[in-house]
Amino acid sequence: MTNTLIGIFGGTFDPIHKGHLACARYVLEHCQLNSVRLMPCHLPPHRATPGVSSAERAKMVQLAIAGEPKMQLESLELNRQAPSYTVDSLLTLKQQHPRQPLAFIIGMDSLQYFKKWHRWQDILQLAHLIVCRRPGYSAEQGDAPALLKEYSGNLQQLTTQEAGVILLLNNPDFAESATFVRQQLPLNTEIQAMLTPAVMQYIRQQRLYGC
Ligand SMILES: Nc1ncnc2c1ncn2[C@@H]1O[C@H](COP(=O)(O)OP(=O)(O)OP(=O)(O)O)[C@@H](O)[C@H]1O
Ligand SMILES: O=C(O)c1ccc[n+]([C@@H]2O[C@H](COP(=O)([O-])O)[C@@H](O)[C@H]2O)c1
Repeated sequence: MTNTLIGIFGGTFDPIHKGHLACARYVLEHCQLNSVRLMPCHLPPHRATPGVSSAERAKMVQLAIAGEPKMQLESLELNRQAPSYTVDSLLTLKQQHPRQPLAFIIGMDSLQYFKKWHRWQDILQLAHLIVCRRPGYSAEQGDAPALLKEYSGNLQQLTTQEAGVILLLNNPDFAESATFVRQQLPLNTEIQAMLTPAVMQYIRQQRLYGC
């Protein structure tokens, strides 16, 4: 297989923060991708529906990546009125790009419970996983050790194999967390530094997160 890998970074992005952007940049640089598509979910499968609509979360993604030529908004989940199962999105993307391998980008917290995801084995039939390390989440906990033992691979395999490889990156710590941003933003102005100025301006304009 010689076709270019398509990188997809799914998230609730409630809101998108600099940790997300740092992960996407790191993946772009270290996995030699041409682009990463940031895909906000409409109805996150494993958590309560966010108070901020998917349209607003997608708008924040758009604002955050405006100066990032290799990042694009992938809007396919936004209008699907069902839980945003990753397997469904990957099936759609595979139909659109049958000859290109797909790589779904997640953080270590997501890998730790990946075996609870809807049809997780099918996800690994459709795509590779690129996993960013995250402070506070070790590769020794939850589902991560078993998954890495079975599926771990190297960068080259992401393009020589069609799917089913988990690549664990050695990225530095990116401390940002959306939960922390949501909780602290109305209380502590220093938290604004975790967001891009354009996202912060939008949050103020729309009076999101108690701002
Ligand atoms: N700082 C980070 N380092 C590594 N991975 C991250 C980081 N922040 C988010 N991710 C990953 O990005 C993806 C989307 O994250 P999400 O939108 O849920 O943000 P979050 O900061 O984890 O939000 P929340 O605190 O609401 O769970 C997930 O796979 C998550 O693991
Ligand atoms: O498909 C699933 O069962 C599933 C379960 C949990 C998370 N996901 C996806 O993983 C991405 C990160 O999720 P989250 O909740 O950390 O923002 C996002 O694209 C979710 O739709 C997907």
